[in-house]
Amino acid sequence: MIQLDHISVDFPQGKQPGARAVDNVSLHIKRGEIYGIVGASGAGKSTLLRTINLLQRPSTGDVIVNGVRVSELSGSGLRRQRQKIGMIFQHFNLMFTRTVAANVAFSLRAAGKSSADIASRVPEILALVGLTDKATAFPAQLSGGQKQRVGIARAIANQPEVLLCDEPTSALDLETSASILTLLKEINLRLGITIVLISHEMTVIKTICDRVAVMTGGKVVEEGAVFDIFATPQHEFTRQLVSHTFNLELPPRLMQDLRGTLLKILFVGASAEQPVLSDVATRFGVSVNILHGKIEYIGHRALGLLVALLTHPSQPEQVALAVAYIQENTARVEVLHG
Ligand SMILES: Nc1ncnc2c1ncn2[C@@H]1O[C@H](COP(=O)(O)OP(=O)(O)OP(=O)(O)O)[C@@H](O)[C@H]1O
Repeated sequence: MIQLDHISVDFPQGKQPGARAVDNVSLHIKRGEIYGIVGASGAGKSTLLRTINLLQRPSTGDVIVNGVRVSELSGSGLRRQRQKIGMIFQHFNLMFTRTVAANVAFSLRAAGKSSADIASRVPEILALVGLTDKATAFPAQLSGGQKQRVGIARAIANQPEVLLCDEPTSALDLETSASILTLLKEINLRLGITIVLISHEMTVIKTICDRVAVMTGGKVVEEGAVFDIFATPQHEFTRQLVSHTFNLELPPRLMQDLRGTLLKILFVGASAEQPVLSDVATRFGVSVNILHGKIEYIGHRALGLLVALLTHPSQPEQVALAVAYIQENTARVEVLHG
């Protein structure tokens, strides 16, 4: 659906070459998926996203959306193409002197819709985003979540094929973020719109994306199914992002005077449902003391991380056998101590 081929974006400073914000990125986003781009501030996510509707023209490389080589378009061809690509923003970018209904009507009018079409379509879209009762309100009278709903209504008014989301929940509290992400998922499923979403938070990616690209320093360093990226991150930067999400730091007090073998154990899918730890307690007579842990559900699959201390009162070699057993029966084991 969206093909980015060797995209680079440079921002020359006067006659100097300046900074390269996006460095040779190639991605293929499939029709109907929700694709995330994650990375720290300044990684180049916004710049890359904006090349998809040519708000940012790439310095080199090609952007192809649904067979159309967007990077070669200009003038009316580009305007027509942009109607097929909706976009929402972190700070909503609404017209503050117009009502909610007029904000949505504006997009329809810009696309050449008749007054009759606009009159019937606006209430339909407002109902879809849950804002029927706010049609005559002005943006300043709305909460952040409601403002983003107006942004979404405006972006999907012309039934686009693609919706670009630039940090759509970063200005919202946790609960409101969750409701906006649920709405985006609903729109993706009900209307079949392909969504590309950028965020600096892995939690957002985990909640709605099917696949994700990890960006740092203008480059995509890793890409894949969200579950796989969480379960087996390959790049150091991705590992850090994932570990911040799991947040399994032990308090220093617990790390002092540790006796035994401290393990960080990753359970994936079926292994998360097996009683591996109670097995080792019975088979090897070890005590298993769980110090920290979390099970995340990504889609319908479970991903568990546990920090556990294994000890044996008299036969330390039994601990080594227990560790080997755990290694055989779980996705990944890291010995943190001992
Ligand atoms: N119009 C511009 N002119 C010059 N440099 C720019 C411009 N836009 C972005 N940059 C630079 O390009 C780099 C990437 O910026 P970009 O906004 O794409 O990153 P980001 O990952 O989206 O970060 P953030 O989440 O903070 O927006 C940054 O170093 C930024 O300063």
